Amino acid sequence: MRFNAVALRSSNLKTIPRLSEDSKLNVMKLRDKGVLHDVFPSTAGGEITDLCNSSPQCVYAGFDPTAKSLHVGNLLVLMNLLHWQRGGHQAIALIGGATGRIGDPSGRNKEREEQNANVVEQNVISLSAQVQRIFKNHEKHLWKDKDNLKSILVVDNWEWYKNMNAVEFICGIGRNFRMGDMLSRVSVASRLSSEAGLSFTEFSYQIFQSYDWLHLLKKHNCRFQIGGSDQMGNIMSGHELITRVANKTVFGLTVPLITSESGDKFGKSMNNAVWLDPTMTSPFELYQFFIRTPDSQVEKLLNLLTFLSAGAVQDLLIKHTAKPEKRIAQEYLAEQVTLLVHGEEGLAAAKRATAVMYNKDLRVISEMDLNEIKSIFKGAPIVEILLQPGVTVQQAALAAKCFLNESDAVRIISAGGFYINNNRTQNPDEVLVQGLHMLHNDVSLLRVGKKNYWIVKWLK
Ligand SMILES: Nc1ncnc2c1ncn2[C@@H]1O[C@H](COP(=O)(O)OP(=O)(O)OP(=O)(O)O)[C@@H](O)[C@H]1O
Ligand SMILES: N[C@@H](Cc1ccc(O)cc1)C(=O)O
Repeated sequence: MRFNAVALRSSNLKTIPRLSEDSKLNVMKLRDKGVLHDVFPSTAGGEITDLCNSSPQCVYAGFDPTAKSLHVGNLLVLMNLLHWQRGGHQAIALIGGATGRIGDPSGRNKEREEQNANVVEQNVISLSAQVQRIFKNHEKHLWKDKDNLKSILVVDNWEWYKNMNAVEFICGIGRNFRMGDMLSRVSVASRLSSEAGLSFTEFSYQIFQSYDWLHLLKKHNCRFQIGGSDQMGNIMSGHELITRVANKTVFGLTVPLITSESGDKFGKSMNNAVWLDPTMTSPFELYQFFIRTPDSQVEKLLNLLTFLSAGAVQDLLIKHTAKPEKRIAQEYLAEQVTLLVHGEEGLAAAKRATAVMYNKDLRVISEMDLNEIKSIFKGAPIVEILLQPGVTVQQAALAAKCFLNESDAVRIISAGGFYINNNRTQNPDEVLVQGLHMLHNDVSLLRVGKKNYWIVKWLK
């Protein structure tokens, strides 16, 4: 899988004025890195700068628990919250225990399936823990400054809807929304003109996201909301509600959407997510995903998903371009993202797995337990074989069912298509040796051709 980030539109750049280096939140740095896509209201750049320079601000971003994990697309929004946190501001991650059940129509061409309340509840728990873990990893491994960071606040909007009276909500909040404005949102208009249409439930979504902002404004003086660029319609609705009822100016910021090569938004709806949960996308797979970034994309992703300044990205690219085959830039990107998402242990596991897959490093495999080997070679059959003295290469391969019959085994092994622990083994009658063919953990990794693996656990 590969992905592209939609480029920062130059027209938006003008609206965000440059900040002095000593500003609390150096928006200039974010702008130079292409991390900001849009600002609402579009002329508010100066005011945002002044507010950020004058005192710590509060910012929030929401994530709907429609899966048990966040994904790489969401990471861009989390990175933005982290930038604010680094600037001394209070960041809030809102997990939409209520909105996740309603379903945001933004960026969707059909109605979402109704979510089971228990599943949503479980997802809220796992997303909250995931966000906390990422912020912890950041503070532990990527924040070298002596200043303390304000802890991330994780809230669930089910908290303020669970006891809400429907009539009071419609009378008190619904009244402030004009049908014309609601119908004009891209997420609504595009669905209304489609065959799939739009239910009242999804149509009402923008009211809930707007009320969330109002709630957080009242409770935490939260004047900023950030989200992917598909969230601009919902953010504008919230802005309108607050302008009507709260006599406070608030601001929306969006980040570019990360898209696949075919231009689809990377996320749950498109079934192309790269997950942040290690049981869904292992640290090794996440690491490899970024190692495979094409050269044409790597600058953009270094800017979006690492904390390197725009200048430092350029320096790294100069080194990279001198020896592109070494993939220095991709390696840095993969390391930083894996460290942020999975911590030091996850990064170490990803590097160990990379060594197993791509080097003949027997030491690495022999230090792994069976579970780690299984997670690297997902889908490879695991075969338990009773160890007989004098067992040969051919006997082991047949016992593991690497070949259909003896003649296939002899032919393919002799032709050089069979490997034990990543070493080509061409003599079918060679007797297996402990420590070489059978590793210290009593495991052997058998391979036929380039990609077909069998994991053998020897029983003694
Ligand atoms: N590919 C992406 N690039 C940048 N931001 C993204 C991407 N995918 C999601 N986001 C942002 O992450 C935030 C949370 O999104 P959400 O939890 O609804 O995930 P999602 O993948 O967009 O879900 P779905 O595909 O079900 O709509 C939103 O601000 C959204 O715009
Ligand atoms: N609507 C956002 C998630 C969200 C939920 C509630 C909010 O208050 C804000 C944002 C999305 O689907 O991506």
